[in-house]
Amino acid sequence: MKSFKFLSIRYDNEASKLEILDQRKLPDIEEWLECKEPSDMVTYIKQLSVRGAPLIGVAASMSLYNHVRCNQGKLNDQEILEISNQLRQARPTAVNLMYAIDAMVQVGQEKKDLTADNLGKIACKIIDDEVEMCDKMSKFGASLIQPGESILTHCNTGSVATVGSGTALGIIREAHKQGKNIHVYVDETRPLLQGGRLTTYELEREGIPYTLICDNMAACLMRDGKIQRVLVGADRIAQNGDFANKIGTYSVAVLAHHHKIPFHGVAPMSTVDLNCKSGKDIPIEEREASEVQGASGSFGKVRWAPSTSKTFNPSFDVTPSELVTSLILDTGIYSQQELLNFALLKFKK
Ligand SMILES: CSC[C@@H](O)[C@@H](O)C(=O)COP(=O)(O)O
Repeated sequence: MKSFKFLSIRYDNEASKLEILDQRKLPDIEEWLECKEPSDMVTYIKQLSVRGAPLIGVAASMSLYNHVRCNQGKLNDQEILEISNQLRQARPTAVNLMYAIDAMVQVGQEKKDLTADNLGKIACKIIDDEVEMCDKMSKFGASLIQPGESILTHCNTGSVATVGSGTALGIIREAHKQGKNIHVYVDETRPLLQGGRLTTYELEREGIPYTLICDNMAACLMRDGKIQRVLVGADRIAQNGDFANKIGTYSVAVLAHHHKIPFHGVAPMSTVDLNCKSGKDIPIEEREASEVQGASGSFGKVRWAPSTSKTFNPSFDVTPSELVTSLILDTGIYSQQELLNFALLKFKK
């Protein structure tokens, strides 16, 4: 394993030190949290210090590798599998987490090789693949963007959600790099404000022009012709092209459909779950009431609703494929029918 440093996660190979950037504190405070034990990573994933579908897969696999490496010869296979299960269960919706852990513990292979050396090689490959997939998605997606477009995005899908340039935000970054003179409308993304806190943070760093809006403002912007395209990420894509993404994505898809604006889901292949036939099979995480009763961030924690308020707080929703113009994956741009054909081919193998 080599040392590495991304915007969201870093590893010091000599010191066996794994750290993640605490995304709860962004944009004002850049604080790194050390992951000494896999149980730390489980906590960081649950509390969204580390978040974004591709990133939680990478973070979980690195914490498993580092733990085995630091305890060489002291852990048997059963213990390693138990730890991997705890990591696997940290969050239920983003399939990248399960995909990465399954790759680490070689699910489906009869004979397992759970040595630190081997786990390190697999973690490295997961990271390299994610970086490459971000680049490929960005290039495919940017080819669709017309000069001067204003693009709406929801949640955060950039470098803090991946170990590369991002998914939907990667396309935006690439289109900006290509001089397409784009403008980005950023949904603040209640309740945890990933758009307002994180996407703005990344766009500021990159010098990409943007306007922050509240989630209930997209409709009038669309009606007034101010948005030409919607790009969002995905946490799990089913065989039929339905996909789960941050709560609120479905509303944006309905609005885009009504206003005849192209709407694209963007994700690496590690987000495609061919075991899910449709969106109905995707498990949706529900989170605690306090997130809806108030807000928290680098400004601290505030509550405006009574602490006894009953709330509904699903972290994700499912956008049905009929509302999706195309899915932009690292292997290309797919219509619903093309994705179905692709799924069938994979199943036949
Ligand atoms: C490249 S990130 C794609 C998705 O993971 C992203 O859109 C999203 O919904 C993140 O949700 P979060 O709850 O912040 O992890």
